[in-house]
Amino acid sequence: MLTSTQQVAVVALAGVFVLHFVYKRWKKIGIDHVRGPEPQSWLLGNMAQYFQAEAGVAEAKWTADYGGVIKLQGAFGMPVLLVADPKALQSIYNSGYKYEKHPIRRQLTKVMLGGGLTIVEGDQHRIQRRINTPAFGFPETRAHIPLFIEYASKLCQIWHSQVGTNEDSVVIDVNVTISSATMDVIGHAAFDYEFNALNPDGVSENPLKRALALISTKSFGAPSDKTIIFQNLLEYAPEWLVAFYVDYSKKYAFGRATRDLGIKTAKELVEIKQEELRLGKGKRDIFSLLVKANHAADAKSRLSDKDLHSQMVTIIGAGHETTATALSWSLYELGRQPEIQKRLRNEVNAQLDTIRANGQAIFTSSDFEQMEYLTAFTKEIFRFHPAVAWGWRTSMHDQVLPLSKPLTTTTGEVIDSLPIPKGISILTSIFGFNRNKEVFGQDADSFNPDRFLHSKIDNLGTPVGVYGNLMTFGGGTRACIGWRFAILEYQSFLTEIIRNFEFEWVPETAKVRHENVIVTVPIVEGQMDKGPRMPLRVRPVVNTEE
Ligand code: HEM
Repeated sequence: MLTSTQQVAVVALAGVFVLHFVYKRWKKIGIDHVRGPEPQSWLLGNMAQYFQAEAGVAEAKWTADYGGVIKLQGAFGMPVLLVADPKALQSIYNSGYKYEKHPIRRQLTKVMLGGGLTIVEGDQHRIQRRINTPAFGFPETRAHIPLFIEYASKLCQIWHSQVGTNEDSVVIDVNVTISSATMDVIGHAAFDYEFNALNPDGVSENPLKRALALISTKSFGAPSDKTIIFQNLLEYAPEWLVAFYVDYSKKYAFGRATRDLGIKTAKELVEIKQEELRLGKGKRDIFSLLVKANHAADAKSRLSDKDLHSQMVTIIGAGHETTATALSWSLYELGRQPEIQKRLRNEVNAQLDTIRANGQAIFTSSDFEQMEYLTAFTKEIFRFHPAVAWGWRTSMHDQVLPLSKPLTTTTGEVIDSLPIPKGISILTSIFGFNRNKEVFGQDADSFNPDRFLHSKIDNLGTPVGVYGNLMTFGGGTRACIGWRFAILEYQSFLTEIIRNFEFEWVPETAKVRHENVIVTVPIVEGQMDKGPRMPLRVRPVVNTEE
């Protein structure tokens, strides 16, 4: 039985659906001549094939069959464009606000984060971005390296104690400890505050950490056919109705509770920080820098307290699970390919010997840059295992998409640009771009860091992203503001971990999937309820000199 809220939503949606259908017919706009896979049914279109599969699997087949721009069908025959073509992506991401985040994606993200930079559009985004930017520059981010290394070292101590003193190995869910450590890092880097998420047992007792660990799988994991149909129906609805749905639907109750806990935590931390700043104790943490930039902005551009709270929840939410996921996939790859593991460890140990001989205690950003194999491995991990697999945009005007490679239409015509109508739904395929054979080579479907050693991939083709010519951090006006933070934190953790431990697959490791939730997290097949996990055999490296 539908609740009264659902009944109101269904009646309103049905009305909007009819009006929308009539309007489309009248305007006669569409992308019917673009080729794409057969829909599973009129009700589901191709959406279950896309969202219920492991991330990247559907588009790997579709891009091979149809090229970089593919017509999919949403529920009820609605056209959806899947875009992996470099020039088309560049045009979408670099065109300011001509393509906005899709209203459904915006509202779903809001369930997790409340508001903040990832949600806003146009002038509001421009203002928020300007105020956030000084906290994420290179010098500011580089200054966090000692903090990253401190927490990487705490994480290693926990694993050492789990393994014991007998140089034995144990099977550890490495993801759970790593994501607690990156949560603690973000507490310090953002607020100079200790979340105490890292726990000697590996499992965090911090309530916000526990909730955040499950939010993606509980709220967005493996959508049922019913959820897909209902969400697609919302495509026909005005955004206020979408907001109403995510604000009241039982499906997102856990997400809303987590967001509320995040906002409560952010409010408390913001109050503490503001008091410290009044007393002149401001530091170099992200919040202090943000408040400084906010004060310097003219009165009408300043962020309200509410905006500041949402922004800090955004930074906590966007800034820790993503990096933890990249680290977990790294240990997965190292466990799968022992020769890569050895090569990376040798380079890290050699660099450590060099810096110690020079009287330096810990790595700096230029030490990371000097390690060629570490740099190549980092790029390959971010290429092959992007923590976000797709974006969702909508065109705000009729547009023309330029194409890197001509496209053959259903009528046999070959086109090198594609006119698209206002209001079309676009899935931007980060996964599809990162596996593009023309950019990354014919072996783009395999994991091979060497590709970044021997060629100039970073400068090849149409540049889209901000790092290594990858789409992993998005691009253009809305590229990830924390990408430098993510890379330096990632390399600080990886170098500390690899010189302390060896990794090996266990049978469960082979069952880990890229789960297609709002971020792409590692899930052991059939164990969605346990949240992101990465089981690996962990053994201390023998003869690590201290
Ligand atoms: C592996 C690490 C990370 C990955 C793969 C990643 C990926 C992304 C992507 C793809 C976007 C663009 C989304 C879109 O265009 O729809 C984005 C935006 C964003 N990211 Fe990250 N991110 C990572 C780490 C971080 C960190 C460490 C922070 C902060 C400390 C952060 C904060 C943000 C924010 C605030 C935005 C919104 C930017 C805007 O709309 O202007 N991210 N991220």
